[in-house]
Amino acid sequence: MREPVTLLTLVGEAMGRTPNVAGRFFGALGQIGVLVRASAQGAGERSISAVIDGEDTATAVRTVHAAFNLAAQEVNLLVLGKGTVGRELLYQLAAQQQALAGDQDVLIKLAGLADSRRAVFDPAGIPLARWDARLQESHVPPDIPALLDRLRRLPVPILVDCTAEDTTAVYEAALARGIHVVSANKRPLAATWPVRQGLMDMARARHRRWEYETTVGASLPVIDTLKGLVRTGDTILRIEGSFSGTLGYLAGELSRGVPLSHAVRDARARGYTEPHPRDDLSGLDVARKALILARELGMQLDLDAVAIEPFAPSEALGHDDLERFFLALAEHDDAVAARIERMRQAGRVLRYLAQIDPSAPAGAPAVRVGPVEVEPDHPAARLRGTEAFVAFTTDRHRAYPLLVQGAGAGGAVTAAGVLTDILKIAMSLRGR
Ligand SMILES: NC(=O)C1=CN([C@@H]2O[C@H](COP(=O)(O)OP(=O)(O)OC[C@H]3O[C@@H](n4cnc5c(N)ncnc54)[C@H](OP(=O)(O)O)[C@@H]3O)[C@@H](O)[C@H]2O)C=CC1
Ligand SMILES: N[C@@H](CC=O)C(=O)O
Repeated sequence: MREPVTLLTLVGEAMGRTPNVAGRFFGALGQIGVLVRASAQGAGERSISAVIDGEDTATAVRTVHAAFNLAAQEVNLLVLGKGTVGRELLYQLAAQQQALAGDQDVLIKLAGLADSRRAVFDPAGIPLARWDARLQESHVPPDIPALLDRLRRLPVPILVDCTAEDTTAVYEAALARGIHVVSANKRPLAATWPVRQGLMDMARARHRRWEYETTVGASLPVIDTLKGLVRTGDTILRIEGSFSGTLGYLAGELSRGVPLSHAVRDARARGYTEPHPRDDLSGLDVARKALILARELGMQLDLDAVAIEPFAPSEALGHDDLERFFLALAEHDDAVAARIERMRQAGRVLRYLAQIDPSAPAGAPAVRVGPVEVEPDHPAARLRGTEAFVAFTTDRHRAYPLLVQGAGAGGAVTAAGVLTDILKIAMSLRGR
């Protein structure tokens, strides 16, 4: 036994006549990894006691309070990334924290925050009005395993990935520690099938949640809708759509006569593009989204099985350095403008579409993404600005496809989707 220890006692009337009180008590402690060194039940069936390590006292008390709805459900976040999406999430959390605690009984705390260079962690919660200053003051490099070790000791720990990095190893480490995951980042979901499936299996085996609604269509309910169709036994015949807010925006700007390189700079400044816009213009970002949806159907594909035609000429997309990238892109402004004009004269508009066809014949790609000249009566023709749309043609929605449509990119909508995913987890665990 490690000293000092604490005797944690749950006291209640009619305990002996209420089912599963002990299960909830010990289950809540077990979920956050608190070791019960000894336990006893009071003779009058009015109390249950557990001996726990002294260092676990505060967390254990808060967790048991939440499990019996004696306090708001506390949720602790480690947020990776404070760019367009991460920053906006922190603003929305600051604005909503009190209302969520008061109206929904969910107290969301920012336990940790990291960017590519530094990290800050405070188990009592980083004040949301001061996250920027606290991170600026920190000289601690982002040692993710160490941060996860601290996070897992707190009630309802959630890793929130607002980076665009390959974070598969981070997810593995988080899930192994019993931490839930919320992703805006598509890369772990677009990793090879065995890697992605390994993470899914890990989450399932450990009863942890992995939510990733914003990876396709920002806060649009695309993935929840698809999961609902699949789980209720519908057969998906085809998924088609315009999945990229950036490419939708660019198509609109081009048709207004804005040169490609200017429109891309503008889309980046507005927070629509990936950190490097090449990932949008090459079609890679849309291919990842299409792959994420196809895999929800059980299609065991990898990214290299997606047929990708780029939005902009591939030879313009080579530079890592952003200024050189924009200069190279500008060399194609006139040719792209001429193509758009030809389309306009033919009464068509440019859209970047994705198609998923689960029953594609052998040898034909089941998933393809690329630019399409659409007729004015095509559902994509009426999209405006960053609007995205996804059409599900299914056995039950055969005559009229089920449509999801709205803003498909941008910090505010995406952060709201991330916060919704966090709340889904918090609500599903309340009282457990
Ligand atoms: N923008 C949008 O509309 C949408 C974006 N997404 C996805 O959200 C994710 C974030 O996008 P966005 O906010 O636009 O990107 P940004 O480039 O604006 O932000 C990325 C952030 O990640 C941080 N970062 C990089 N490496 C690490 C690391 N190893 N550990 C911790 N933090 C790290 C960066 O740190 P530093 O500040 O030090 O550079 C930066 O703060 C992407 O995966 C994107 O695909 C999803 C839906 C919509
Ligand atoms: N760059 C992406 C952002 C959302 O995933 C897009 O424009 O759709």
